[in-house]
Amino acid sequence: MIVTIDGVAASGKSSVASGVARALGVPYVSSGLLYRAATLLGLEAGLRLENAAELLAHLRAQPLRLEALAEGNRVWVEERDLTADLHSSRVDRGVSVVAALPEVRAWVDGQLRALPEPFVAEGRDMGTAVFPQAAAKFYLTASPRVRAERRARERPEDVPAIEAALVERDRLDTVQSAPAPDARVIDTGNLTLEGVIGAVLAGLPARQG
Ligand SMILES: Nc1ncnc2c1ncn2[C@@H]1O[C@H](COP(=O)(O)OP(=O)(O)O)[C@@H](O)[C@H]1O
Ligand SMILES: Nc1ccn([C@H]2C[C@H](O)[C@@H](COP(=O)(O)OP(=O)(O)O)O2)c(=O)n1
Repeated sequence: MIVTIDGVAASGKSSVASGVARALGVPYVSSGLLYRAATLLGLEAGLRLENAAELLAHLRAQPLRLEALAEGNRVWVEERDLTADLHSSRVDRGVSVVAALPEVRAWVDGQLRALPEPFVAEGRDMGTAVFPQAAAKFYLTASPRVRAERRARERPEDVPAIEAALVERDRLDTVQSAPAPDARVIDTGNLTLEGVIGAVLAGLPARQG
């Protein structure tokens, strides 16, 4: 079984996916971490992020490995764990350029589709482009201010700066971020994290066996 959780930036996708995955006893998969890792490696190598051919050649030369655990995903390049460097404002600023490249999207999608079921997948297009056959689909939203206030607890910048960056990233990510027609949309603005996880679990099809 595949459950998809898509949504706008900082809407709670990874925290909710992790909670749902732990409740179900399955892994969750953060597609955004692969886009972030591709961006970080491109920035570190001094590549122009809009040059798909250069970036893909670089990614093929140093294969990324997504470790999809229910407690939290990690991304490795050989023995180096990139995870702690993936949520910087520098990566935030570059990642939408990388995520707009069709070649990079195909590279990420190929890695995701190779994963063994069951799992909970979170991102922007999990329920539309990547796993249209998913058993249950959810789409998380919240106002830019609420999302910025939450993210301000994890970033050194202030709320207005984070809010402006989130709104800009939503705009750049619009193409791949439409909810699936069969997704349940959850506005997380007035819910706790546990409340959102409970709403997702309540919306799952009854399990057999
Ligand atoms: N419903 C909620 N209520 C309060 N805080 C939340 C809620 N959902 C997520 N958070 C917090 O908001 C922040 C961003 O959530 P995260 O899961 O990283 O979002 P995303 O994966 O969509 O970027 C985290 O600090 C998380 O704990
Ligand atoms: N399936 C996905 C996942 C992420 N992306 C892009 C869009 C986002 O700006 C970046 C980073 O995604 P991520 O989910 O880590 O970002 P947020 O935590 O929501 O801020 O990658 C995408 O285009 N498609």
